[in-house]
Amino acid sequence: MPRILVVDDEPADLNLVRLALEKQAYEVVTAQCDKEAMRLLRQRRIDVAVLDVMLPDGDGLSVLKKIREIDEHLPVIFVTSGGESSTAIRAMKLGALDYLLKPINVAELRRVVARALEIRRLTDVPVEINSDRISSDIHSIIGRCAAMQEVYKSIGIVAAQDVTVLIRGESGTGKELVARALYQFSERVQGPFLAVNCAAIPETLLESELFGHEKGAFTGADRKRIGKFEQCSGGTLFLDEIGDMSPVLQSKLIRVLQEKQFERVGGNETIRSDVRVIAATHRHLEKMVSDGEFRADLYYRLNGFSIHLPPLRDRGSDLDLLVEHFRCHACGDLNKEVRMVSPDAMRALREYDWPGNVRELQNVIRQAVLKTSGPVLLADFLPNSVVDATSPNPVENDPPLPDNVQDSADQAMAAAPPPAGKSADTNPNGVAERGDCSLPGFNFDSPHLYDDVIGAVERRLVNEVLERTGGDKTEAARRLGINPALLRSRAALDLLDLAALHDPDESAPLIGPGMTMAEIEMEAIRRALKETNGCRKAAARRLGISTRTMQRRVKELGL
Ligand SMILES: Nc1ncnc2c1ncn2[C@@H]1O[C@H](COP(=O)(O)OP(=O)(O)OP(=O)(O)O)[C@@H](O)[C@H]1O
Repeated sequence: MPRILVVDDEPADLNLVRLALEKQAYEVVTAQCDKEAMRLLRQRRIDVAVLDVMLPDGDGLSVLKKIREIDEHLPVIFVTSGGESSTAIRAMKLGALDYLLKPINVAELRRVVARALEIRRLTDVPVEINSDRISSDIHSIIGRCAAMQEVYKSIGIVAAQDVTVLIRGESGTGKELVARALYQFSERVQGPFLAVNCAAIPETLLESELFGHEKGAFTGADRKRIGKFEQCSGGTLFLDEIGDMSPVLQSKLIRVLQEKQFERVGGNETIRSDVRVIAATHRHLEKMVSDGEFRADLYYRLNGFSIHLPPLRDRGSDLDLLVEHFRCHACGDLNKEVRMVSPDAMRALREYDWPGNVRELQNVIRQAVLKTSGPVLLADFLPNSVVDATSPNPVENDPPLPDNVQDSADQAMAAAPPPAGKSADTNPNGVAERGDCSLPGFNFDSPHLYDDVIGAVERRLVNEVLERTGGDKTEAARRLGINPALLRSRAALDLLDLAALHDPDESAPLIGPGMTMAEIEMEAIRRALKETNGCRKAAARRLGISTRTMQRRVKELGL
């Protein structure tokens, strides 16, 4: 829970702020003087400080100086009665984030504190680059495909150079993560880092947000305001969604980038500011330039060094790494023990197009982990949008069956009639071209020939029908003409595959070609019981079956 420090010598104001913030589910610690505030800052992690400008033992500026010695990035919001606003403005120039006038408007307080927490997250949570392994840190950039290697190289080249950088890529590809990495690996890391989303603020407000305004500059401008460019001098400003900035503001921006100077809205004083800009957009700037929507000079200035983030659908097997990364983190966050993703679910995740990119994948995995009751995340727990987009033919993409079963299954499937609604590869005479009935690949001397062939085909067939019913097991069982309970054996089979992969003690082959479904089920139950030290309830949970079914099957199978 974010922790906010509120410092005010007026008990009534202190309480008002405390209550307003506690209602937002923040933890609030309070102090009535500078000395007490410093003690709290040294002892506890504080995310944001809300400080009265005038304290009995110090004014805002001296307090801010002391805070900076303890925590150089702590977002500080000053609270002031009208007469002291010049102190507040000077404090902002020295790096305070914002100031509020008394009497405090609770909605504004909450808005400013929420923004301060966002800045805290952007500046203080380190971004790690993990090209080739899953990281325990959720803020890591994961991925090792060639395009991501290029991204890492670019970050390495440009982070420490004091140049403007443009980060491009579809929504949810990690642009903000890269902006944070650029800041954290830059020479300006001691300086402030502020972020403005140009698409989220109406044009007039955006101008004043970026450049500040003088008192009376427009209706409602009841006091002077310092803009982000002034406030961030010596630091880094992240301008997200820069493609959404209006042409008027684009001109003002190009001047700051070129001349490092600007005027506040409604002001004549020219203000100099040394800010490094990192911009990001998902928009097609070249087209916007040719359509006259984006200034060409700004485009060339920004595009001097650009980093392109590929869409998730072009990152190949990075998807698998990201799935693992998000599964581990969702389990940690939600206190769940989902240990693996089933082959079917993995196939659906690989085939989906991911228009919302990494952000969408992160959300899908989190929701699926939340829904999963056993140790395996099954395709059933994925949203329909993902599963429905999966190709209805799993044959080519299925994960390989164990060892010799693979070839045999292919042969057997080729010999089997095509499932309903799907045509086999046929020649113009309508005669199936694939395979014959000789079933090469099977050992015809095996005492278990029947089980070898049927067992190999059965998984493929059940998979295929489950795909066609969108994971609806009852409907799949009806189409297959079997008892729904039998499908659970198939789930057990998947579990067995996966469990054995993670069980170093189990050296026996996962599914021997001669094993019947009952034997496979028995093996899955045996292993689940072993893993849970014989606890039937926990073993049932792992297998995704009810405890009653587990009791019954243990008895029936004589385990
Ligand atoms: N390569 C990656 N490795 C791990 N997590 C990632 C990666 N890329 C993005 N993420 C995560 O995906 C989410 C979205 O990323 P981010 O906000 O940086 O995207 P964005 O491109 O800035 O999106 P938008 O354009 O919508 O603002 C974040 O939670 C981020 O941590």
